[in-house]
Amino acid sequence: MTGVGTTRMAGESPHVTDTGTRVIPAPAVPWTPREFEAAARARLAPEHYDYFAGGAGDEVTVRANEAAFGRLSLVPRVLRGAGRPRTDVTLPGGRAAMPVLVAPTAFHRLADPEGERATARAAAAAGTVMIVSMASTVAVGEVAAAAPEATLWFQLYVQPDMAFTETLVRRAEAAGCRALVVTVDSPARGLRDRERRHGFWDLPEGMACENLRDGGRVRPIVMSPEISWEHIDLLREMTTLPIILKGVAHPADARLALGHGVSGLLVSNHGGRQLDTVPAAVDLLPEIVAAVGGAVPVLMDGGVRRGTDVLKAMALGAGAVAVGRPVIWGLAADGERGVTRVLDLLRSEVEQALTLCGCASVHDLDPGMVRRSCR
Ligand SMILES: Cc1cc2nc3c(=O)[nH]c(=O)nc-3n(C[C@H](O)[C@H](O)[C@H](O)COP(=O)(O)O)c2cc1C
Ligand SMILES: CCCCC(=O)C(=O)O
Repeated sequence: MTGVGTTRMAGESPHVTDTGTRVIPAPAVPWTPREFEAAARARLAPEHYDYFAGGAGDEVTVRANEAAFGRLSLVPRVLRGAGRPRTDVTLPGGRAAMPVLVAPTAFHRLADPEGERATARAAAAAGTVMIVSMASTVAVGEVAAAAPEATLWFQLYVQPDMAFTETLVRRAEAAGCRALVVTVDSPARGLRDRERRHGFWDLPEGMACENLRDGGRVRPIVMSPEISWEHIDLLREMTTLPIILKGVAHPADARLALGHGVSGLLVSNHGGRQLDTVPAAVDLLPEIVAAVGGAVPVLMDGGVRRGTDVLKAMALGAGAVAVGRPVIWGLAADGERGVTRVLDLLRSEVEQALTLCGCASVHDLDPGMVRRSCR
């Protein structure tokens, strides 16, 4: 790892202030996943930045997701001679070279003209999974064609018209997706003040949710309060793909899910974009892990911004984590290269944090290495 201050990028010149403090200017190239947000914001239309960054209600949950990681501390082990750690993980839909997946996020062409194609190529380069949103602005088949090496999973909002839901499932299968990630936290769309203030309802001319094409039209995505466990059962009969439920927050639902043939759960509050004041995702994790009792892998997303966040979630029992906004910021800041850089930063941070924790792999992490601090 390069220490800040030992290497400078072109154009940077440290100077000494009159109090003697050595100041290094903000780098021209972002050095941390968080630094990509400012670079992205500078390039995005304000209504699109607010769509990506924002959340529901007072954004209590948006803030909580990141803040909760700050309240958890890592307690490293020493002298274990663990060597250089492995970062790969085994998941229901195959292996990934790193435990950080690309969470499904909508509308990538608002961030970059190549849209989801660029994201998929970057995920392939990182050897990780991209969960393609049902609301992608490039059809899932075209995403797969643009990045043949990528491992893709398909995120689905079950549509009340089950015949059309089946069409979507077949499209995902035909594209070679290895799992279905069924989002269950959206019986209605979250109330997002930032979107309402901008009047952001529609994609610009020439952009559409390409997976929703049906003959000559593009169907609207229906978020229906009628969706129930029965639909999960129908889906289970419809496909042999592993089904992962995304957005399970209550341990009682985690237990119920085990009776419906799911291969995994993704603990998530949708990045704070659906119901506001849901607890931080990492705070929901331990109870869900306990409820599932190892029957299926439990993944999580929400607020992961550092390699140390990844270790905390995995020590608490997550099989992997996913990142939403950091990928969007990379994409908006610098297209495919930006996403590649965000994923590479996260991978190297995970590797370094594992080394500092005395771990040979993520399997050496355990809940005893995480403490709740009072900050
Ligand atoms: C701009 C944006 C669009 C999203 N679109 C979807 C989506 O289409 N389907 C879905 O299941 N989740 C969607 N999510 C939620 C993400 O999958 C994920 O749960 C969340 O972003 C994780 O939090 P993070 O952004 O703090 O990493 C979206 C999130 C954002 C920020
Ligand atoms: C209709 C697209 C929904 C995308 C989404 O899930 C989000 O913006 O959070």
